[in-house]
Amino acid sequence: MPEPETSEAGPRSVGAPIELEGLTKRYPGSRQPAVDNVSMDIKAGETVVLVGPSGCGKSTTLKMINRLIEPTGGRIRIGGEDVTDMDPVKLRRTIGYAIQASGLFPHMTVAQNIALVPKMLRWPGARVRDRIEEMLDLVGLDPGEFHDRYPRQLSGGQQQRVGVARALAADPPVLLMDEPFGAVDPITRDHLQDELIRLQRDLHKTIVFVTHDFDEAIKIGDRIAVLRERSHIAQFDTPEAILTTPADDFVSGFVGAGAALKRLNLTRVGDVAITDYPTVGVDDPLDEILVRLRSGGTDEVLVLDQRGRPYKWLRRGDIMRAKGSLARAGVLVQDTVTRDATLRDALEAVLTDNTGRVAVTGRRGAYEGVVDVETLMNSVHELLEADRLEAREAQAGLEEQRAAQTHAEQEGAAGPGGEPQA
Ligand SMILES: Nc1ncnc2c1ncn2[C@@H]1O[C@H](COP(=O)(O)OP(=O)(O)OP(=O)(O)O)[C@@H](O)[C@H]1O
Repeated sequence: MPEPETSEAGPRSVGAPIELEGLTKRYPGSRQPAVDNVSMDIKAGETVVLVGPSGCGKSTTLKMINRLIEPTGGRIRIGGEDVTDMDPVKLRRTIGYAIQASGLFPHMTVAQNIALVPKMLRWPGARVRDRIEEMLDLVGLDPGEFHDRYPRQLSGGQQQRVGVARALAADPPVLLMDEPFGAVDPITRDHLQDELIRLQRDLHKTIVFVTHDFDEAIKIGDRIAVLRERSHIAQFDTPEAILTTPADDFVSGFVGAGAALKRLNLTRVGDVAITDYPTVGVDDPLDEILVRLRSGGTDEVLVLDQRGRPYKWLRRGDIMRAKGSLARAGVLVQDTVTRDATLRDALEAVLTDNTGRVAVTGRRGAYEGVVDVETLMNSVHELLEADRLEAREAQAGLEEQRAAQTHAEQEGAAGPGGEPQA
């Protein structure tokens, strides 16, 4: 298994393949195994999501990979090396692990939590200090602000970010995530998912992610393993394949209704047209803002705060109504999306903000452009049209098959000597 880097300027460790072979867990006193003979090949650098109903064995399967739960049968190989009998404590230092409600130590600061595994691996002090800054920056938290805070002084979403920073701190090739975003509100969850997708594009770790939320699985997974009871694999494929050709009724049931709309989860904001929109700064003089409003070709501008983040939508009439006070004028921006957000997130944000568009942000929430509702609706139409076409083709194929069968039956019925056959 690739070791986490130990040299001062060594290359970043990228993902390692994981092979599960006949992995089984039988809890003491249980008649049935919780996980029964699971075999799975996970490629280096891919994100595999384990999804399935409650109690089907997702967490047990995941925790056997870092041996938080000892398998009762089968083998685990990481990076080609059999780790089934390796010292589990050593093993866990090479595997990142993030869980629901972040799992941070409450009596340690953010920095101490992140430094935990690098210190156990005896990284030099200066390197640990640099790494803390780097990790906080990576997960979008300002090091100056968050370094010395305690977990209780953070919001749920910020705690989750620190949880991910801690899991990645020792640069492990493999990251296991057990419902990491289960305990935060839906908008924060969307943003954390986007962050993970962005991180993974840079880091190429091998990620195994457990969730019972199929929409989350579609959004995050390169491949999804839909599990039924005792972790039996019902289907292990790309999100597209699972949505368009579910293997059986169990998988269709899990995909649920509205498969076409769920495909909105597969298209990213970055894949559609992001356009410029007139902006002003919150500290700009009022007369300049008025000039901008008149010359912008639109009667609305987006006000950015001091850090360049979307703050308010402002119409010309708003300033008049607020008697020239910028502080009172306009409508606060409720929701924004990043380029990694899905079209579904974007549609939700448009509906929340009710302005007909949503602001797109980059690192640390800075404004990058907008996506408008027409662009989103065109994409929805295209997706639905593609689905209809696919359904028509499948129907035509089916009819052709039936016609050929009927024809063959008629030919056969005539029999070789013209006699009807039994
Ligand atoms: N320590 C344990 N002792 C005995 N049985 C257990 C233990 N942990 C889990 N189980 C059982 O093993 C099965 C699988 O549990 P597991 O937590 O892996 O499921 P899961 O798919 O992750 O569920 P959920 O989505 O509800 O978290 C369940 O039937 C559960 O009751």
